[in-house]
Amino acid sequence: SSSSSSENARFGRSGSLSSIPPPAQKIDVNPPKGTRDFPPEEMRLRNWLFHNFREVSQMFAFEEVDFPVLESEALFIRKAGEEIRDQLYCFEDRGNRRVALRPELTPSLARLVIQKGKSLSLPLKWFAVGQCWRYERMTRGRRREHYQWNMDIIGVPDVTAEAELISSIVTFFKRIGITAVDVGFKVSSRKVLQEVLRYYSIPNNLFGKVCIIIDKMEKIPIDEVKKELRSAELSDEAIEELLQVLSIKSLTKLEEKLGAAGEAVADLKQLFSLAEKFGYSEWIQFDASVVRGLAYYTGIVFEGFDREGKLRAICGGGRYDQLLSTFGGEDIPACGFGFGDAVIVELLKEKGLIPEVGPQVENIVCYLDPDLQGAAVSVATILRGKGQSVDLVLENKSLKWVFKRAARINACRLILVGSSEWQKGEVRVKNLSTGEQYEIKVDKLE
Ligand SMILES: OCc1cccc(Br)n1
Repeated sequence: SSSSSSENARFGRSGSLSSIPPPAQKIDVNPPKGTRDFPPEEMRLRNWLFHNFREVSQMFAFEEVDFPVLESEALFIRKAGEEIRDQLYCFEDRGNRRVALRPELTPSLARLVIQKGKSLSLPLKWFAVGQCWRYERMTRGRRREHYQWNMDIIGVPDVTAEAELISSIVTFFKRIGITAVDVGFKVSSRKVLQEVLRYYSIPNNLFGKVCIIIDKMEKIPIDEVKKELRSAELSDEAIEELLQVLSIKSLTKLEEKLGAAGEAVADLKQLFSLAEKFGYSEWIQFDASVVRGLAYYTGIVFEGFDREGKLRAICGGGRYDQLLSTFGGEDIPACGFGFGDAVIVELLKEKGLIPEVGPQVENIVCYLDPDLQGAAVSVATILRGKGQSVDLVLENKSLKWVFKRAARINACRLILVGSSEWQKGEVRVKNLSTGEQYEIKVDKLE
């Protein structure tokens, strides 16, 4: 027949169906919308960042914990109008359970503390680095996942806990070259809000909702904020007074406004005094407008910001003394923060502080003669047994190929297994930074 060659290929000479399938429809090889791959170079930067998270956490004697990425949806259902609730990545699983990809780590931590109950000896100092999710309409093209570093202190009612947390973040910033010139912390307390709302007899159950509305102050027009506050049953007088207090940026003025007797002023004065002792006074400033966007904060709140004002908040946290009881547990005083892995990298890029984190391997081992494949394997295994990293060239490659690979993986030393040396029980070594070459007995390699 005059069928085309490709037709022949498919049906073969005998005309029967051959085993060569048609080319598969190419799948989309990009990761799902809003998510990231971490190829080696990106993974090395992520590992560098997380290593610093962990080093600081351990320096402050915090213990690492983790929880499932998938949680019961109920853990995150709060009725305060939070963005984190509107963007919950939730679904019904095959067992008809309502579940969600965690949007934050704190509720999981609270769940574990309740679960462990009396078996835990307080205070707890726990940290975690975990992937968190949100389902945001891609209209804004923002990410749907990020990794968050959290540190939490459970069981300490005193403001020293918040001061300790801020100190750990300052320590982290210093380690990676960020200074108080680049970044600051706006610090306030939700007790400021509480004292104003109490003065206007606003019921406690509206507190979380009012905080979430106020947190939007920088993001939506002030008239919209007022409208939402009115819908939360605040009188115009209460709204004006609230906005006036929230514009205060000095502790002295706050004290003049609220008096010295209230907890808000006392807590903040103690925090600023402790900041002196920790040595980070230049990093923090009082700003009554900071409320943070999570409903469960009850006291001190803080957020790290870039002083050039180009980026979103770098990190944020605060005290949440009543979170456990929202899950039916006994309340235990607690505070913590979340620190995402994205904004900090944008800041490091801005400041030219992205570290050189190239690949690094101590040895590359190759064989020049196909019969010496086994010899090369044994040399690589001996070196690995001595705790050395070895890139074993797995096929018989030209020296040109080996040198090219050695440069790409930034190998320190080339070990050549050649027949004349091997007969003497030796290998040839080339130091790839100095060029020095020598032959050595295999058992003398170190
Ligand atoms: O910061 C809010 C948030 C939560 C989950 C995932 C991402 Br991306 N962002």
